[in-house]
Amino acid sequence: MPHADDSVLIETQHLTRTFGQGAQQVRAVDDVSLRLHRGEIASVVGESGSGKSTLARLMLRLLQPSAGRILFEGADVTRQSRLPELRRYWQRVQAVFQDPSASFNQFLTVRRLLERGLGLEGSRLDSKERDARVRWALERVALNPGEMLAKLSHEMSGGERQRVMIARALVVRPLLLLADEPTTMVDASSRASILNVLLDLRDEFGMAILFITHDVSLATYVSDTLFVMHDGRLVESGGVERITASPEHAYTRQLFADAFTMSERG
Ligand SMILES: Nc1ncnc2c1ncn2[C@@H]1O[C@H](COP(=O)(O)OP(=O)(O)OP(=O)(O)O)[C@@H](O)[C@H]1O
Repeated sequence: MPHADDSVLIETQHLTRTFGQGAQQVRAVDDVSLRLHRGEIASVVGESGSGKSTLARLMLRLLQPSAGRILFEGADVTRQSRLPELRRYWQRVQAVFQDPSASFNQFLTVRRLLERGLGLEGSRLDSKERDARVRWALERVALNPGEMLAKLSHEMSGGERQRVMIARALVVRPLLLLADEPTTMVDASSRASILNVLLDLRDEFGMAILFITHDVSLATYVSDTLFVMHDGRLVESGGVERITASPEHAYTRQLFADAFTMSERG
């Protein structure tokens, strides 16, 4: 079964984003139409510069498209630009990025950081409910709240910071998590456990996850669905089994062949 639920959560229609003018113009994302369903785990794969991060930033509404639309739960969110609307969107769509230290406020304890992450919702919860939600999120990423709540950024390891940033994204119980290379900064065993934590969350509350990665083996291991990008275009999409068994596009075949050769070399 390609996804847990048939309803479409987010859809992009002919999404396009250019940078620059004239001969210098780059079509970072070029006419990309894709669908992600509730509880579905998908990966956008492609080499460096293929437009993956730009697509993620568009879907996160951090960047305005040059053309095309984004529908979330059937509603057009493309032109939403007022902060209250965007905040409501970010209650449902959260992200974790590559480098956790870049998004870490060094003066905030883990408790304050996660309480801030609660945003709008936090103001509706009393302090006991806020505390319970913060502890819940830390436990989800296998951190001990008792040990972590009072810590500052410099008192944690890289792997702990990464997990705290994931907890911060989870604290609002998003419907969609965009994860841009979330495990590049951590060692192999932390990496496997972070991935397993994320996969459990789909089972637990039906969160959909979109991984953004150039790591084809990671993408095939965790995903139901693959979106293959090349030069800003979505060249192939479909179920992992189908794509790994019979990739249709020459670029996809090349991507898999390269990944396979690299893993054989070890
Ligand atoms: N703000 C910007 N201004 C100008 N060009 C940009 C900007 N952001 C991205 N680009 C260009 O758009 C193209 C796609 O970049 P993008 O970062 O989306 O690729 P990517 O697949 O995420 O790469 P990586 O895996 O290296 O992060 C590249 O040619 C890049 O140089």
